[in-house]
Amino acid sequence: MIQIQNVSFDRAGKNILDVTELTLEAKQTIALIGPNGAGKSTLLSLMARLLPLQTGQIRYDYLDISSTSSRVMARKVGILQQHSHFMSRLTVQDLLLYARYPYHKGRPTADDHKVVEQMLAYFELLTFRTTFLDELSGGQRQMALVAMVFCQGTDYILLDEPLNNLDMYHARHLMTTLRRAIVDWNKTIVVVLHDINYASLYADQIVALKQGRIVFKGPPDQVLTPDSIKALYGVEVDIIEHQGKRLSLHF
Ligand SMILES: Nc1ncnc2c1ncn2[C@@H]1O[C@H](COP(=O)(O)OP(=O)(O)OP(=O)(O)O)[C@@H](O)[C@H]1O
Repeated sequence: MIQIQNVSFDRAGKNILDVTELTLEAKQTIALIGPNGAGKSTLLSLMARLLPLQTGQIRYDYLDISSTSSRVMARKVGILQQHSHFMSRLTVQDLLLYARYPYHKGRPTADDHKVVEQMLAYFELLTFRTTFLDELSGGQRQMALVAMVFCQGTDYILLDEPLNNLDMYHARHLMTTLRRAIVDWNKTIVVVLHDINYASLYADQIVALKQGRIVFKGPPDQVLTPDSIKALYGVEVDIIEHQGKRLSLHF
């Protein structure tokens, strides 16, 4: 379970995030949605301790991030940021092995190699194992970066717009794989999504942010309505039901 309490964050003298209370159940996919500039990346960065907390508390199970060592945090929470830069002359398998550093400290064991093999297969990257990152397409690199975060072996995974650059097949494959990971490995995944239909189809819970505040939270079929979407994005939508799922039409 993730518990966020009284987390407020100012930048350049301006308040950009103010979350009084947010509890996220474990072993779920939680989609963080909201318009550009709403504070989604800021919240994720605070949750991964990439930005220092200015107020409040964030806890993963019994761990308070303010008092947890980096060694323990590195095994508890993994994040893929929106703009991740890695040495381009690194092969895909080396990138994945690098993500195991919190375990092997520079001396990979058979277990580390086993996890890398597992993730190469899970994310359909076996054919790219010896390809350098700068020889991959944008979408292939994105999949490799997501696989890298999974290699870290953390219970909690935070992904900021992972569908960037992905074509229809890979976007669907990634979202399906995230859902499988919850069942197969008990992961809890918080994912920033701009496509509200992916959020509706694949998330257990939706958390909507606007101007740094949570405006609604709940299961997609309860919270995604024409009114809530209009209030969030200022866009008129129709909601249609297809095979028991809610889809929004906004063209
Ligand atoms: N380094 C910074 N200095 C000052 N303000 C910043 C900085 N980074 C972000 N902001 C501001 O903080 C607010 C929240 O930004 P954030 O990136 O968290 O939003 P977001 O919801 O992730 O947006 P997007 O969907 O466009 O990625 C925005 O108003 C943004 O302009």
